[in-house]
Amino acid sequence: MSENFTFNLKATSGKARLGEITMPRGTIRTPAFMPVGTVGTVKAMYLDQVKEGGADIILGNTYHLMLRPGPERVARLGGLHELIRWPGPILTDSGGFQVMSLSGLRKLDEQGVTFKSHVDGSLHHMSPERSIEIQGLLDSDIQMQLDECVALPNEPREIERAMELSLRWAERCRVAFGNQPGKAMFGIVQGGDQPALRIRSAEGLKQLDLKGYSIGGLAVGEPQAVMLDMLRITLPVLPTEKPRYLMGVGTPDDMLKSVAEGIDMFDCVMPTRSGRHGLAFTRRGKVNIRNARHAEDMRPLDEQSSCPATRDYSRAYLHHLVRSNEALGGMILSWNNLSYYQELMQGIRQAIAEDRFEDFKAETIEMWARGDI
Ligand SMILES: N#Cc1ccc(CCNc2nc3cc4nc(N)[nH]c(=O)c4cc3[nH]2)cc1
Repeated sequence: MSENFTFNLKATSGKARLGEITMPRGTIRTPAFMPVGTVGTVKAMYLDQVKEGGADIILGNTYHLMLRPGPERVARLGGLHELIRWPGPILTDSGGFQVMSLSGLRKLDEQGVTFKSHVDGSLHHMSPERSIEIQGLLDSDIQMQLDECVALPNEPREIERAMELSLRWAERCRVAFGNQPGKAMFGIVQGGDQPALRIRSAEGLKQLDLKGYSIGGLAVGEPQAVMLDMLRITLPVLPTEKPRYLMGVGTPDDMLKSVAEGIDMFDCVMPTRSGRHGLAFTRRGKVNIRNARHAEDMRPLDEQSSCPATRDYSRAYLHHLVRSNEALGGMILSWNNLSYYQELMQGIRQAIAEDRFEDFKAETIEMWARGDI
């Protein structure tokens, strides 16, 4: 392992990139999918399964962890890795997005955000400096700047205000982060669906000596075409030798098309949240296990899979579990879905290594279009 954070760009296929991030806690193969472990757990999963399924890194959320169990307590307990028994890298989101989407936001100004906890209604303030301090107390390996993500569609002036504030907060986070050789702080590009604002945000972040760049302000309800357009505008501005992370994305289709534009890292609650609601992702597309057609279908989701969740359980049994709201239903489907996401990422990496990514993308999308048999 490296004592520092290094990114090695190994190959390209069109704009798609194959790489490796090396850190003291492990190596991250890119393009990478990061399972979301919001409050220190990838819901309904043992982290051994998450690791065996192919994940090199998981995501945690500053917002949730600052409310419960609290950053100082996590530090007293030895840090997040020790507490949750995940020895590999952890990336933490900074809290801004979750404050907007989950809490009773009370105030947002130059100093930071003041909000009411969605857990117990208690009042909290988070500045850029406090967000970085919390991520440090969690012993997070890749830390996000505090930013403001606005909903789309929105007034260009509002998008500009939030983008400029996020740039100022990025500078404050960069100062607060200081020099931590084995760790990284990523800036977050904002600018909504406004090309000129996206370019200004990316140019501003490039002045800050960052280890990587997140693309924020997307996957907030805009059409996929708008998201992809913003990637085509933003990614050419960013340095090629540093990783790019598209936040909150996404479906397998979103990820394939974003890798094609040059994205290296993804995170999304989709595979685990959908699994808990009875939706299975497979090589042949999505399967809604709640559908009556599965009630007596003794086939597994995919007999060719190496994942026990996908290969060993009948659709009939999964249908029964999901219809009965049994926890095991969500557990098996979360396991299946995360395994499929990692199998897709492995297929993407292999295709880039062999310079046949465009063909892989077309074949995979066509397979989904044929649908489940
Ligand atoms: N199931 C399901 C499901 C639920 C929600 C989503 C959308 C997630 N989108 C999203 N997460 C984000 C996190 C973010 N974090 C930060 N700090 N900044 C962002 O601009 C940002 C933007 C995001 N966009 C996608 C799938």
